[in-house]
Amino acid sequence: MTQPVYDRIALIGLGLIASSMAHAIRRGNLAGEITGYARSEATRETARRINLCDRICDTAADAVEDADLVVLCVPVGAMGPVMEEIAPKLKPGATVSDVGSVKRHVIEAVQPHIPQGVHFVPAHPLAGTEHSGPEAGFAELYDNRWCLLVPVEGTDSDAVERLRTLWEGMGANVDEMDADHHDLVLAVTSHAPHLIAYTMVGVADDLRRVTDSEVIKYSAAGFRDFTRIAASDPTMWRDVFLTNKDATLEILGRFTEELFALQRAIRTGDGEHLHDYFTRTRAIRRGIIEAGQDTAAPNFGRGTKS
Ligand SMILES: NC(=O)c1ccc[n+]([C@@H]2O[C@H](COP(=O)([O-])OP(=O)(O)OC[C@H]3O[C@@H](n4cnc5c(N)ncnc54)[C@H](O)[C@@H]3O)[C@@H](O)[C@H]2O)c1
Ligand SMILES: O=C(O)C(=O)C[C@]1(C(=O)O)C=C[C@@H](O)C=C1
Repeated sequence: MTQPVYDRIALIGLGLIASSMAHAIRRGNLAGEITGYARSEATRETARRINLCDRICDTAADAVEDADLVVLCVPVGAMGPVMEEIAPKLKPGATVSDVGSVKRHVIEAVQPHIPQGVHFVPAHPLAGTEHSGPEAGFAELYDNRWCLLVPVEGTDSDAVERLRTLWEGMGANVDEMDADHHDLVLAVTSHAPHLIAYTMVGVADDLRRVTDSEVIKYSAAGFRDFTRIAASDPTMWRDVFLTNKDATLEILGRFTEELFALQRAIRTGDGEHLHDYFTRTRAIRRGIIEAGQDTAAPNFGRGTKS
């Protein structure tokens, strides 16, 4: 049996990401003990019922006491206040990490509350589903997916390496990235696509009133994929857009320009433009598959809806 990476890990916020971590940590025997805390009594009760952690605490302070690693698994907008609340209870030498989808904002909100002698290593697992809550998690979520570590300058390298070992133990491939670069890359690969999916499903919903239920009844695969993405947690995504404003607006600006160009090509019958464009985008998809990076979650439909 391998040695645990940390004696005690505290998970704060018990949704999809934390519950998947709890399952993966247990699968790999990566912690001596897992404690958990969720804001709502109902979530804590569910977590106890399904035996998600070794101990579910009624306060965040109790959960983090004596923890060697504390992982903030709450929506990005709640990271700062939660960190402020737990700061006085942290053990000297402990590491605080998070799983937020936006990194610059989390660093700015959390770092000022990190006590002297406590390490802070922000992280972001690039894996998820449209489901939320403590019952949505599963041990395989991080298998062969990326987890990006975003340490600020001067962070203790042992603390970073230990967190890397944990994520690798949970099945992830780990890389390091600067926070601003992370936020721009994720605006392209995750944040803008989610906004586009939300918009497309919203448009279809407006249309549904015109065409009765045909949009749902005859929805093709492409639209169904959009509806899966657009079923993602509203609080999480509100916070993502409010906290990664500049990068998302930059990418949406470029998106709008391209959309206008395609719109003009359709209006003017410029088939060559359309064909060239679609040929270029098809090559991107093929490149991803050839590079062996088509790690689309094999887990759609798992867990409970939020
Ligand atoms: N879902 C994904 O696809 C995904 C992927 C990677 C990273 N993330 C990030 O992980 C974090 C958690 O996401 P999730 O999908 O597990 O969400 P979730 O909705 O399943 O769980 C969120 C948890 O945070 C708690 N919470 C909400 N607001 C809070 C507040 N103000 N104070 C304290 N607790 C609060 C909720 O009760 C719940 O226990 C978010 O920061 C998100 O950006 C999500
Ligand atoms: O597969 C999904 O449901 C996701 O949207 C997961 C996804 C993504 O965009 O890839 C969503 C947000 C994250 O911060 C990381 C992963």
